[in-house]
Amino acid sequence: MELQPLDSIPQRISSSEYKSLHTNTGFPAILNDRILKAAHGEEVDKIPIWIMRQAGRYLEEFRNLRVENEFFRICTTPRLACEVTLLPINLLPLDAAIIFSDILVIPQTMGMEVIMEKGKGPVFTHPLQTPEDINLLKIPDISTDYEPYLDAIFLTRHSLLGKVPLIGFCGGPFTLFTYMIEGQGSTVFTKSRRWIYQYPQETHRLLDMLTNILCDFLLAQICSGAQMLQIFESHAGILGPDEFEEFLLSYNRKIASFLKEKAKINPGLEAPLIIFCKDAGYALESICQTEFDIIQIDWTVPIPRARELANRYGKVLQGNLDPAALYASGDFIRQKATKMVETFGKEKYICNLGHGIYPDTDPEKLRVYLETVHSL
Ligand SMILES: Cc1c2[nH]c(c1CCC(=O)O)Cc1[nH]c(c(CCC(=O)O)c1C)Cc1[nH]c(c(CCC(=O)O)c1C)Cc1[nH]c(c(CCC(=O)O)c1C)C2
Repeated sequence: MELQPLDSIPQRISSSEYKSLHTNTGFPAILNDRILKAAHGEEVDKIPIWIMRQAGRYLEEFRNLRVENEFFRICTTPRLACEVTLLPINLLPLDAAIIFSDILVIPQTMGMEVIMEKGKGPVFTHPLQTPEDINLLKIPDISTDYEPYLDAIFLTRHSLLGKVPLIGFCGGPFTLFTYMIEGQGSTVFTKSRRWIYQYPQETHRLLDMLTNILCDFLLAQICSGAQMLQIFESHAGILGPDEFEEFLLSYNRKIASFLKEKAKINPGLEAPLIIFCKDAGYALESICQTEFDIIQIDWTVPIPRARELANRYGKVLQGNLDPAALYASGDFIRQKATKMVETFGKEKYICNLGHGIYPDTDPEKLRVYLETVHSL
């Protein structure tokens, strides 16, 4: 697929106009809308499938592009973000594109420095150490700080030429909070868990600040061309049920209500909302009781129970093959995928993995998974 020259694409609406809630028009007509149909609970010709981290390091083309380009430079250069987003769409039979970016761009726009360390992942140079550090954070300016990310969405929606819908995303308030406190990924998250008990008020203050920022950021993504949105609460599994409700779900509820309210006033802003609370199968019923349309589950969640709850609360399910299963033989992947789809049922279902695809996965194994699901 050729990238369109920038001057052939109409101007994205100015950031100040987001507040007046006008969506852009003039995007190419959609050719494959099966994921949007499934999101609305409608019948589909084939099961729609996309893959978390589908534009990542398992693709040689991405690794080659990374040799010359620093990770966050790709995120902040609309042409590069667009090119990377389109890579898997041009190579594999996927039913949606997800904009190339990262959940950590939000702490960056709040003034925190994040460096992508080779072999280690993202590292914050100055994580928050005490509640006083919250005062050093800034509220991002919608008209300047988000510009590259929104331009990337706008350019990509045009460059997709309607081939598949475009998904926007952000990290959930709680997951961003954990990175801002820990400074990097963790297995135990003792610093973040300590904060919620030692400084509950300040933790709420920071989560509230993040929630307001994410509401604006997600709405701006819809205005710029995102057709669906996913919130990644990747660290939901570290909380107990009470803390999950108090420090995680209540804030995501606010985001979903905010976006649904905007869509009620202006139907042009309607975009199905996906929530992924990784390792939080324990809280599946509460998650189903929110205004999110689609519930992504990881592979530890029993599918029959997820289906029962999703049906009870009128939700669509997304998931959930263990990404490690793509290391198995093609035959095994075919069998496993077939059984998985039969258990989910073919309605109100969007296929994906249970977490992001691993960097050393053979793209041909992913192809087996995609083709199997489409053949069912
Ligand atoms: C390809 C990539 C990304 N981020 C990172 C990489 C690898 C970095 C590299 O090229 O060196 C670093 C990168 N960014 C992050 C991590 C995890 C760090 C850690 O906790 O150890 C890494 C290695 C943080 C991050 N970033 C993201 C999450 C949520 C999903 C999840 O749980 O995996 C999280 C937790 C979201 C994310 N991140 C990315 C996308 C792009 C769209 C797509 O899916 O194709 C998305 C949606 C892109």
